[in-house]
Amino acid sequence: MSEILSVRDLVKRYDDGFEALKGVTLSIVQGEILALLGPNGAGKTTLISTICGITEGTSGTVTVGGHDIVKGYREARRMIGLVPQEINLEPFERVINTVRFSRGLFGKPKDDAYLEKILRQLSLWDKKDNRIMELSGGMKRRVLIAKALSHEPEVLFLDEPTAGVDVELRKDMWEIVAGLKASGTTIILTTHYIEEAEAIADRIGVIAKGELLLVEEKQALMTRMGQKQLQIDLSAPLDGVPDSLAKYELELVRDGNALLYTYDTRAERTGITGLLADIAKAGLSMSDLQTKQSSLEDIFVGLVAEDAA
Ligand SMILES: Nc1ncnc2c1ncn2[C@@H]1O[C@H](COP(=O)(O)OP(=O)(O)OP(=O)(O)O)[C@@H](O)[C@H]1O
Repeated sequence: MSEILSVRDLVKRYDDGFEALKGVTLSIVQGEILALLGPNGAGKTTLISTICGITEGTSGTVTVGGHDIVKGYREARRMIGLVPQEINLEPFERVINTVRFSRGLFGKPKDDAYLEKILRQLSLWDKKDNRIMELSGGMKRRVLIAKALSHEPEVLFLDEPTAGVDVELRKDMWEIVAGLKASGTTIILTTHYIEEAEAIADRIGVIAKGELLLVEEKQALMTRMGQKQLQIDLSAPLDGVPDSLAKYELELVRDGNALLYTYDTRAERTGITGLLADIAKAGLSMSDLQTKQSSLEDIFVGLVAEDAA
């Protein structure tokens, strides 16, 4: 798969001196869906706005389809569709004119057959002659997507596409995104909803305080979720893990009062039986045992908390 978007060491410092992006590097391949997860103020919108040329980066480079977003702005921007967080539509305009106008802004020749295709894909075709003000909130969000797709972009950015929408509409949006991916569009979306990233993304990026903490295949994260931890509470605290238990890669927690063992639930052997036998052999006495499974949410919260420390 070829790279379609490249972000290198991107720094964004606002006029008041605040550094919203602290050297972000990211590579996106054609046809993938990347979800950017992050708490409020993490820098997600700043990243998208800088890539789309709405705000200017302070340093670093961004290329879209090989075009530098500064030196080759028009070519790069033409390849991008942006669905903003806020609904910014003309209330008296009709749906079809809204998307026609948007296409025209990019200097694309009139192509009503293409516009019909996207309006049908977004279940908006029967509303094409309605005024924006006559549409529901969910339909307006779809018009924003239609607008962003009107000039046939190859990369679509969705900034919190489902913020504040109900569960049903959220699922609809997920289907729309899956449909766009199937038609070959590369999609980058920001979200606060971990289940959203889990449902639709190929890769997940976690951003906090202007830094990209991780970008990983969702499947790999799922594998991490497959990990469980066994906490072995001890009757007496230890200063260190005994050498005889080194192979289990245990972590000493609770001020030396417990050992933490991480294992893969899908592995043929978890190693628990051997571990418990070896703990007894080492002369340690256990007071309790508990297991816990790490979820994507745990991983996310843990990463963000680590970064804040
Ligand atoms: N024009 C601006 N001038 C100064 N600081 C700004 C400006 N725009 C954004 N910021 C700051 O940059 C940081 C990142 O903001 P950004 O909107 O990119 O975050 P976000 O991850 O999209 O957050 P949210 O999830 O709340 O939308 C915030 O601390 C914000 O206050």
